[in-house]
Amino acid sequence: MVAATDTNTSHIDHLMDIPVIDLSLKKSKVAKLIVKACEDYGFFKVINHGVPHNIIKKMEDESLDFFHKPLHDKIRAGSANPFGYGSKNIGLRGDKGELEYLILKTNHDSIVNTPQFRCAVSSYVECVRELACKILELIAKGLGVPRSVFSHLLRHFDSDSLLRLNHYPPVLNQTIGFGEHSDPQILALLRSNGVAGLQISLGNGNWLPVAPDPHAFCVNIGDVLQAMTNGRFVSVRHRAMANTLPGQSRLSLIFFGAPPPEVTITCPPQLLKQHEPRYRAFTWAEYKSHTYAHRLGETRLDHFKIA
Ligand SMILES: C=C1C[C@]23C[C@@]1(O)CC[C@H]2[C@@]12CC[C@H](O)[C@@](C)(C(=O)O1)[C@H]2[C@@H]3C(=O)O
Ligand SMILES: O=C(O)CCC(=O)C(=O)O
Ligand SMILES: [Fe+2]
Repeated sequence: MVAATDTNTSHIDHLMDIPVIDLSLKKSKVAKLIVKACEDYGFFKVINHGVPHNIIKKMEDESLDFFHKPLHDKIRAGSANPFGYGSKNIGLRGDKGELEYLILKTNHDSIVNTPQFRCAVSSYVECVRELACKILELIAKGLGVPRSVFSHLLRHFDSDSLLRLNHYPPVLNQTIGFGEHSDPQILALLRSNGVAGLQISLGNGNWLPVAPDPHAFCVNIGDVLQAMTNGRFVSVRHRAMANTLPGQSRLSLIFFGAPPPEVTITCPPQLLKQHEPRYRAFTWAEYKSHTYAHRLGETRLDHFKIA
């Protein structure tokens, strides 16, 4: 397992890339493959995911148009605390990166200013939310828990899911573009253009580069799903290297599936059986305020561990 603190990862050091799962295969087979990938890697790619190419293309084109605007237009989206435009500063605790980004709410009118961009965002969000729910329902099937135990949190009208657009313009020196961290939410679905950058921590100081694949979504487990599976799945630390390809930008679009603020996060009883719970119950609002009070690289879930 690729745990944040797990050093026994030698069995995947030789791995060339994360598992690729074909969602068009038989449901029961896919459910097993996804659960295995979540247990062993915490990261996997999905292909034949059903998100229409034109919706992805429109979203990508509108995102690049946004980032290519003059700064005075981009800052009209507001500064990223937590929704809006940011450049080189990540969060509010002094973290720096070699990127600019836009963080958007998904269940309210987004702050983007043109009708075309707004339309691209809402179609894209609708499709990736549905894909995230489908994956969560396959996970539930593979784990033998009620089908909507995870997905209902994303379908809820008050779900706190986010869409993040990261733009990495070319820089001269090889450096870190977005520092090491785990994602706090339930599940993240990342799609990037053909430029490399994403890397997964193997927990022993080594990093596994994820090959960019514009036809796939890269899926990773967030801290909340680690807590809801009582640590059976691990929210793996990852980072993005800065982009050094001259004349090319790296664009990543990430949907973070999150619960509504007031929902209490606990592990379904079927997953506890004879095991003691490893995390105390918490609301997403509580977890989120703990997250935003800390720096990017901190291991936030440890604070909720039962001693
Ligand atoms: C430094 C920070 C940025 C972040 C909020 C935080 O205080 C710690 C977690 C960071 C993170 C990582 C995953 C997502 O990109 C993100 C939107 C999130 O939910 O948690 C970012 C936050 C951010 O950039 O605002
Ligand atoms: O841009 C990327 O490839 C990864 C960024 C990331 O992990 C994040 O925004 O949480
Ligand atoms: Fe991330």
